[in-house]
Amino acid sequence: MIILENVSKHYQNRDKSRFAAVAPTDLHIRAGEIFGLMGYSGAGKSTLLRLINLLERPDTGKVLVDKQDLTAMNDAALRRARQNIGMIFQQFNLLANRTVEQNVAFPLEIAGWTAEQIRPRVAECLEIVGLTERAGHYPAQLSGGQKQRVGIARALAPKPHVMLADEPTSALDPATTRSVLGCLQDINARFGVTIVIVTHEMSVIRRLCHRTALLDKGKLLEVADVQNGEVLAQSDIGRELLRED
Ligand SMILES: Nc1ncnc2c1ncn2[C@@H]1O[C@H](COP(=O)(O)OP(=O)(O)OP(=O)(O)O)[C@@H](O)[C@H]1O
Repeated sequence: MIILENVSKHYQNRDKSRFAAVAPTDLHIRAGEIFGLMGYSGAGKSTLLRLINLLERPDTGKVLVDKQDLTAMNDAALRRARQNIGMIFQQFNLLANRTVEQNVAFPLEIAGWTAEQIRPRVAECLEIVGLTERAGHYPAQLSGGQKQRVGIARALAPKPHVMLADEPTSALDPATTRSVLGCLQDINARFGVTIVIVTHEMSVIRRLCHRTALLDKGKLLEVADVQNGEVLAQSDIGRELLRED
């Protein structure tokens, strides 16, 4: 479903020297799996995630999603392809002056859906995340967990095959985290959406992910098949994370 071939991304240090936020990386994420990107702060997790939908353009390499080479597309084609890739953010990124249902409708308006198409799809997505009763509320009237559910409903609305989640539960307490992870799990199981999730918490990997990669200093150190009982133990950082867990 997602193939990264030799992708890398460099930024400048203050002294203008360049460093690799993501060193040349190959990664293959299968259709229907929940895949974790794990590592300490600054490891390059968010950058790697944002390379998947080309929010960051790679300096080298190719990004294929659903057999389409995003790196070869012009802007218009890329905008269309991105409708197949939902994104969920740590700080929710909701529009404050729009109600819950208007937030969920937003990507559909951008994609050119008609009002008749939008209404039932928004209702369906709010039902999936359990927020039907809050449709007319504004983000400021919601708890953190409810805000993230709106973020999930918004990402799901255009019926994407892939959802990218950047630390979606880092701003939430443990009980709310469990319920938001349950919501993502439900969406994966019911609709087969491939989910890539960035986290620095081993508990999120354990609860949610089928497989996970471990990154450090821009390098992919190892991949573990969590679903089949594998743990991150091939690298020093992996063993350190396990000890801390
Ligand atoms: N736009 C940017 N310009 C310059 N440097 C950046 C930019 N984005 C990220 N970086 C740097 O690239 C490195 C990797 O950052 P990234 O956010 O991908 O890591 P991360 O593993 O997601 O960490 P965190 O959990 O702290 O978000 C860091 O050193 C960061 O400071």
